[in-house]
Amino acid sequence: MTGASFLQVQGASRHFGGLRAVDAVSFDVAPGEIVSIIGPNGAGKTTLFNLLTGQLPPSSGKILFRGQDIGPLRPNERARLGFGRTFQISQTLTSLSVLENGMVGAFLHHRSLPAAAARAAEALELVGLAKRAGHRAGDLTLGERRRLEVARALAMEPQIVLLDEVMAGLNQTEVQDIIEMVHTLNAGGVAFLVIEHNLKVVRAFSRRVIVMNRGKLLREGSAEDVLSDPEVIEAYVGKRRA
Ligand SMILES: Nc1ncnc2c1ncn2[C@@H]1O[C@H](COP(=O)(O)OP(=O)(O)OP(=O)(O)O)[C@@H](O)[C@H]1O
Repeated sequence: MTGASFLQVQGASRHFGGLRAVDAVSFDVAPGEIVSIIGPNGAGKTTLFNLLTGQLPPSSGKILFRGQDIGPLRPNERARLGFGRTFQISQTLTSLSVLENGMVGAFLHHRSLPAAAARAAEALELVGLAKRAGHRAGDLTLGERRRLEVARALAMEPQIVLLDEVMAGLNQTEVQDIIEMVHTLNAGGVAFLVIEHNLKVVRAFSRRVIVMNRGKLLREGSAEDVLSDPEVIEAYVGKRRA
């Protein structure tokens, strides 16, 4: 399989009334790649994720996964194909145990309780939360909760995981831990598409960066080139300072 035939976004657009939240965005992701998406608030990053995972239908454009047009597929069908994601606003089920939260993901492919529990336990092990399996999810620290969200996505046995600002509010040690965790998972073959505001994290994460601004793809290239581009600095850093 060529890189281009893993995930292909072709002219994807989503309009809300007159607002072009995502405006004719095209890019490819190769198998096993980590690609970061940056851009100022309101650039359209989360809306793009919603188009990829099927939470929102596109106004126009196509998304192909392994050559298949996934436009007609609902979110659970896309998850079955291999899309996992975390959300900007935590989706942790706080009254359930850590293991049970993982099982919510595992039920996608496993019907029986023991099989789902076993898959969830594996996912918790991968994110370093195995020791917390029996705890109430509501008792986890913010950093642990973020790991749990990744574990729930992993329990769905994804080929690509979409991380939406997974570092927000974490301290430096927790950020470092999650960077290491993502690299370990990536070495195991999982691709990542990452919305991230922290440019140090972007540099640590990925060779390739996509910059969005006002719904459009402003730049795409190596982290080194993109993050030193004056137009990107103006659009991204300038606005965030403002
Ligand atoms: N359901 C919706 N209805 C109307 N407008 C929406 C909806 N969802 C998003 N928008 C608008 O679309 C634009 C893009 O929003 P989006 O959340 O995708 O940006 P973002 O780049 O993820 O921003 P942030 O970094 O703040 O999360 C914004 O102007 C937002 O207000």
